[in-house]
Amino acid sequence: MQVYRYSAPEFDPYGEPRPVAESGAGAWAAPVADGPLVATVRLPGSKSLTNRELVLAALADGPSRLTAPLHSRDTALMISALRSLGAGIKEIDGEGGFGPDLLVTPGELAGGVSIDCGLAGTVMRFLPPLAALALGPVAFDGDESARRRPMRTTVDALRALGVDVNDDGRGALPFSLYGTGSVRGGEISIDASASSQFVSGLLLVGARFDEGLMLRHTGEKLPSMPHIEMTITALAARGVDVTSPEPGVWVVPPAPIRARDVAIEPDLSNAAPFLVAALVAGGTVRVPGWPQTTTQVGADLETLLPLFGARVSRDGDVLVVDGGDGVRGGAALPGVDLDLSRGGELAPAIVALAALAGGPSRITGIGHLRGHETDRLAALAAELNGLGGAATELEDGLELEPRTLTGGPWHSYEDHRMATAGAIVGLAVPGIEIDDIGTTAKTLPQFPELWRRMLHPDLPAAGAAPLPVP
Ligand SMILES: O=C(O)C1=C[C@@H](OP(=O)(O)O)[C@@H](O)[C@H](O)C1
Ligand SMILES: C=C(OP(=O)(O)O)C(=O)O
Repeated sequence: MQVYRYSAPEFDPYGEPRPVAESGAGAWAAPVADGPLVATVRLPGSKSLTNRELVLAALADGPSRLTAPLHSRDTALMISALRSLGAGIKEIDGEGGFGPDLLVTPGELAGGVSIDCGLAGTVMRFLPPLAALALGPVAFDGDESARRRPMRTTVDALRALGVDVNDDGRGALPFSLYGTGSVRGGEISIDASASSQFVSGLLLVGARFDEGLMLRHTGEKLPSMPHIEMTITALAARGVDVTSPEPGVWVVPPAPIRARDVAIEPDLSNAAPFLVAALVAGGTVRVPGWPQTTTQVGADLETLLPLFGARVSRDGDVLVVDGGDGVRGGAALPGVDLDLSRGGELAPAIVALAALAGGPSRITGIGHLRGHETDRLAALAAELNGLGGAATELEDGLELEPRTLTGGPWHSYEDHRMATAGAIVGLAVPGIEIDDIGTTAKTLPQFPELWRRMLHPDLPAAGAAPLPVP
């Protein structure tokens, strides 16, 4: 077991956005929509729900079955990390065509392991507090781009909880901690303005601290509130009642986390590019399995897409988005003025759509996207402007002026949602070449095939996408 000691280069927490590869050989030619869509797109499970339930199941008081979980790079990384820490995770028969169910059997947590976080925010922010409950050292690292994602809040929180953390002071991966098998817990303050995942990671594990946890957020803003609600709801379903005596303060009582079988909802944020496609290509896109009620922020698409002129309805458990003529059919979509702080992960798809609208748009509340898989504000502006667009970065968002875009390379920056944003633009703009469509495997390995089938429902399926290997 190697405990990291290193000297780090000069650190810029967000760094320059870095395209992965030059377009050309190996690039994916984004298909253009050649008519209005009549598509039904069934989507695999939610990343956020799957990775929360994996963590909670590994900490629970008995085995839990996860039905219809997501199988993607982010969940594969979570599974191998939890296994290495001592949880038993078995694949068992599943229905639905997106891979097996998972049977999670908690085990004694033991250190002496290195955890690969890949580029998964949920792995790098949820597992360090859990690893502090293990006995022995646990090292964390990830992709090169992961080393640019903000982690200082996790490191500081662990130290405030009395955990011994060894890092190089950059507030980023890699770092290691030394678990003593228990954490006393109690009251701590953190600044979670860079990511809600700092809050979720501590809440998920707090019930297993000896004294529970009282967590206070001290920063001025807190993005992605629905994801924190998702954490609290998942805990409540397992018998842990988190209270919030005032905004930005949460109290987690020390309590057993109950074993529970849980069905994972489809990923509603991954529905975004497909639903947006109805407004670009025109026609109708239907997503079955849309939950009646949910904590997923993707549910906001029901109110966001009508701002661009879509008609959204429900047909039983199917969400139906009718995009009318769409951009390809000559519709001039209205621009929007939106605060997307609740749902930053929807922003790349919404920005791609706004870039095709007939009026100017302003999308704000998303400064924290600079610490996502890449600096998404810089990356979106660079890629759109490279095609002749007029996108201007704001401190916490983007401004877009309507322009006619022309085809060309689109870089994905190792970011699944940058890749899918490029596919959206490519529906209306011939000649978009995406350098690394494979990066969609982070949360949706089936993306290229589902996109193709959305456009050509009559063509035979190309075969199941292979399950990801981290
Ligand atoms: O807890 C979660 O599952 C997530 C929280 C959000 O993170 P941020 O608050 O960092 O945006 C979201 O963007 C991310 O995709 C998933
Ligand atoms: C920000 C995202 O991912 P992560 O969970 O890695 O933070 C995302 O999926 O948009």
